[in-house]
Amino acid sequence: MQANDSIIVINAGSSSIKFSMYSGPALDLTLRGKIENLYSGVARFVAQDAQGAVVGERQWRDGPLDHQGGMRFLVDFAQTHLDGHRVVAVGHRIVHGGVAHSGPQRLDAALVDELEKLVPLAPLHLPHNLAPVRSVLAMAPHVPQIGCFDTAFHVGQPAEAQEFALPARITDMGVRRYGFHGLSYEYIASVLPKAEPALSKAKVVAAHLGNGASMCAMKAGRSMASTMGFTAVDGLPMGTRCGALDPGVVLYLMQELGMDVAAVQKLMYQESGLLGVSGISSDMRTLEQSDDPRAKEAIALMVYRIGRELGSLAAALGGLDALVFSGGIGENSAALRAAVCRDAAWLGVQLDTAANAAGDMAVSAAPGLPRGVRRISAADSKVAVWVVPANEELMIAQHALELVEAA
Ligand SMILES: Nc1ncnc2c1ncn2[C@@H]1O[C@H](COP(=O)(O)OP(=O)(O)O)[C@@H](O)[C@H]1O
Ligand SMILES: CC(=O)OP(=O)(O)O
Ligand SMILES: [Mg+2]
Repeated sequence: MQANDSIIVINAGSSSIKFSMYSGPALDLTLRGKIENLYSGVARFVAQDAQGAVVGERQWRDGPLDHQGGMRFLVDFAQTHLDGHRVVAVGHRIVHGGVAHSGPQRLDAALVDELEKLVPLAPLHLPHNLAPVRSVLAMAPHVPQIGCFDTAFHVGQPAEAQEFALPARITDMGVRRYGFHGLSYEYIASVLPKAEPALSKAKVVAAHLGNGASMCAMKAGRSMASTMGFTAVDGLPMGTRCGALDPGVVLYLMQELGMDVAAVQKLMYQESGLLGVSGISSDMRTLEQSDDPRAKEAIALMVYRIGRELGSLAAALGGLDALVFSGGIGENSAALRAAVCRDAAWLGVQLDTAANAAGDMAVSAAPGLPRGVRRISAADSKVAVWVVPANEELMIAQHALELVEAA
């Protein structure tokens, strides 16, 4: 990597597209941007340069924006900011890698075709992950593209954490628990021992609470269990996804209410979660600002389910040394963190109220730690509580660099 060699990272989530550019051998962040609120309300774009200065802003007030429109805008935007940079690789977050993809890989047309078969397992994400790969293959076929799989971090989980109690012939077809948000957990696992060295071998539960939300039990930085399973609809209630559901409900919806597969999928992925319970919004900020009792009910349900899963994941670990909050909600909502920690007092979790309430600017962690990484538990809390802002993009850039340099 020369000084102006750059890696572009694209992270297409369910409601947002994030992109970043990392330059030079130290992978300095030189440009980053995000379009959020896809499909609902007013989509917003903002981009910042290396110093955090805003270099682009836009809002879409005349109707919802989809991933395709968002990507088209981002390609145009990026092209005007590439001056002097040589793009040596494009790294992508690919939500599902199935059983066969347990590490980052160079993407070509054949691999994209193969991954396309996994779309039914991640219908809200995979089509949007793969579309930009195809576009870059067509526009700049010589530029290496690296796929980093959200499922890869969980591949080494104990067998019982991966298996459903289904007949072996079904399990053998790949119907098993995969777990997601793996790049986010891998990043947390890399940051936490630097933040608090005593936690390097610890039993940690990390909560990635964004529009998609999951929790992961880690021992010494390795995934032991996850709330997400075969698909990213399992586990916690999310922005628009219901999370874990008695499978009998699906049978009832189909048999008794006559819903077809497409209708059930839409219900579970797009009409449930915070949006479905509140009837107001999938956006935590909107719900926190609302006085409507249904908004409070939706937040309370999410808090309750996080608490239930925390107990379950602590059981999988045989104890709990640290709890980590990440993702748009986990990083920003002091109220949600306070409620979760209040309910987890029985596990030995005790919050430092002032540290929790202070924003990421107010609390500076040890030098050398990424911005926003902060400890928010009381000094004598049995369980350490940390906030680690998600940085899937840096993980992707690092993996892309490793592969490009190894080639
Ligand atoms: N200041 C804030 N307070 C509470 N929630 C917030 C705040 N900022 C962002 N969020 C919530 O974070 C969620 C989006 O998380 P994010 O990780 O950005 O999404 P994605 O999964 O699409 O990457 C939304 O519910 C949003 O309301
Ligand atoms: C896997 C998943 O749910 O991702 P996101 O949080 O980007 O929706
Ligand atoms: Mg996300």
